[in-house]
This record gives sequence, C-alpha cells and structure tokens, in this order.
Amino acid sequence: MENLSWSVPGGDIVRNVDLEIGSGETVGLIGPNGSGKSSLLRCVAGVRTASAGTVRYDGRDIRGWSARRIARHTAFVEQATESETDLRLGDVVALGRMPFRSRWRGPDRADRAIVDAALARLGLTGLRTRGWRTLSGGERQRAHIARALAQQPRCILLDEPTNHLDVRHQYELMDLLAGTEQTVLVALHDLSLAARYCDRLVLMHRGSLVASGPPRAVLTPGRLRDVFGIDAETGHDGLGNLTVACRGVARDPA
Ligand SMILES: Nc1ncnc2c1ncn2[C@@H]1O[C@H](COP(=O)(O)OP(=O)(O)OP(=O)(O)O)[C@@H](O)[C@H]1O
Repeated sequence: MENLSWSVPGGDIVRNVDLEIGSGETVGLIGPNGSGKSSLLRCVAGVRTASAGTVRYDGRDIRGWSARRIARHTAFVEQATESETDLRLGDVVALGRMPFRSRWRGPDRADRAIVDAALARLGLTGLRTRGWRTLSGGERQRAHIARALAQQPRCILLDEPTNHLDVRHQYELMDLLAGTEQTVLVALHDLSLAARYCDRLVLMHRGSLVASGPPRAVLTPGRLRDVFGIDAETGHDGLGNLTVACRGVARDPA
C-alpha cells in the first residue's frame, strides 16, 4: 500500500497509509472501533477503489483488475454477515474454486480434492451437506475461511475472523494462519491473540497507520492509553506470552 487513502464526502476514512507486507508474513491489523481497519482491508481486496494512492500485489498496481483476477491472488474473509442462502456448506466452500474455472465448466477432480482438503483443515467435513441456514455463527465463519483456503491464494485478508469462534477454534485458526506459507493480513480485536500469533502488528487510529513493528514494540502503555483509551500495562504470562492487563478506562486519553 502506498500513500493509500479512501474518502467519503464527510472526509478521509483511510488516510495516507504506507505499508509493505513481505511474502509469507502474518500481520495483525489492530485499532479501536471505527479506526479504518475494515475500510483498509476492503481497499486491499479491491472491493473499494482507493481515492488516492496505490495497492500493489507483487509490485503490480491492482487498479482496474477484475474481481476474478484479484481472487486468483488474494482471498478476503469479511466480517460475518447474515447471508441467507439455500446452498449447502460444501457448495459455499466450493465457491473458492470459481475464479479458476471457465463459466461453462463444473468442478473437476482437482477442484474437488482442494475443497475436500479445505473442509478437512477447518474440521468441517462432517457438515458439508448441511444447509447454510442450519449452521451456527462459528460454523459459518469457519466455512468462509475454508472457502478462502480453497482459493489457494498467495495472500489472505481476514476481518475479525475469530469473533464467532469458541476459544479452541480461535487458537486453531490462529495456529493455521501463523503456520501457513501464505501472506496474511488479519484484523483482530483480541490484542493477546494478535501479539501471540502475528509476526508484526500494525496499529490504526482515526484512519492513519500510527505504528508498525513487533507486538511488544507496538503495544506500549502509552499507545494503549492514547489509541485504545485504556489504562493498561503489558507483561508476560507464565508461558512467556505478551499480556495486556487493563486497570480500566483511561482518564485522559489523547
Ligand atoms: N461508506 C461509508 N460512508 C461513510 N462512513 C463510512 C463508510 N464506511 C465506513 N465508514 C466510517 O468509517 C469509519 C471506519 O470504519 P471501519 O469499518 O473501516 O472501521 P473498523 O476499524 O473496521 O471498525 P470496527 O473495529 O468497529 O469494525 C467508521 O467511523 C465508519 O462509520
């Protein structure tokens, strides 16, 4: 992302963001509600067209690329939306193969094997014939992630992918994202999960990128106060993981 901005008539929602993500990196996108994380992800996914600046994949500007061309490179898992469809879970995951098929050809054996592997990776094999309407929020969320994996993208963008997941599935998903060779940019509200699993955190505040670096360098008490509005300390738990201990709401946030 170079000097990337996205604006609406009321002003800039994303402002002058410069961010380079290396191949295979797992980057956590953090920031308070309304700081511009989803809007930034949407620009990177090509769902929104930047008002200024550029998004490049492997050095190539994506402006003007078709959705199909973008989807061959990057998968996007948006915040869970209440979609109602008569599809079965397996059909939704199989949508991940669409960017690679001609309009007239159904899935071939290779497509089916890729979908099977994605279902297995998310522990959804037993639910593949279940109707979408009958699934829980967490099952739907895992299905969207399986659909993204079925795209076999170079890069995966995820917007709050853990928000419907129970604690075990949260850890499973973060293990998967941190362990994959793919480049990952993931918006997260859980700072401890973000610190534990991400190579790097980037912090957004009022549309701007205000910090980028290793989790312990980004999550300082000063930023927790000024950006998140909490009075907090960082430390380590018995396993050596970075912790954020919150005393309460900050009295004098910036
Ligand atoms: N189409 C739009 N028109 C006007 N304002 C918008 C539009 N889309 C987003 N916004 C505003 O831009 C700001 C950033 O929204 P965005 O969803 O990117 O934030 P976020 O960091 O993802 O927030 P959250 O953590 O709550 O999901 C918010 O104040 C939102 O209301």
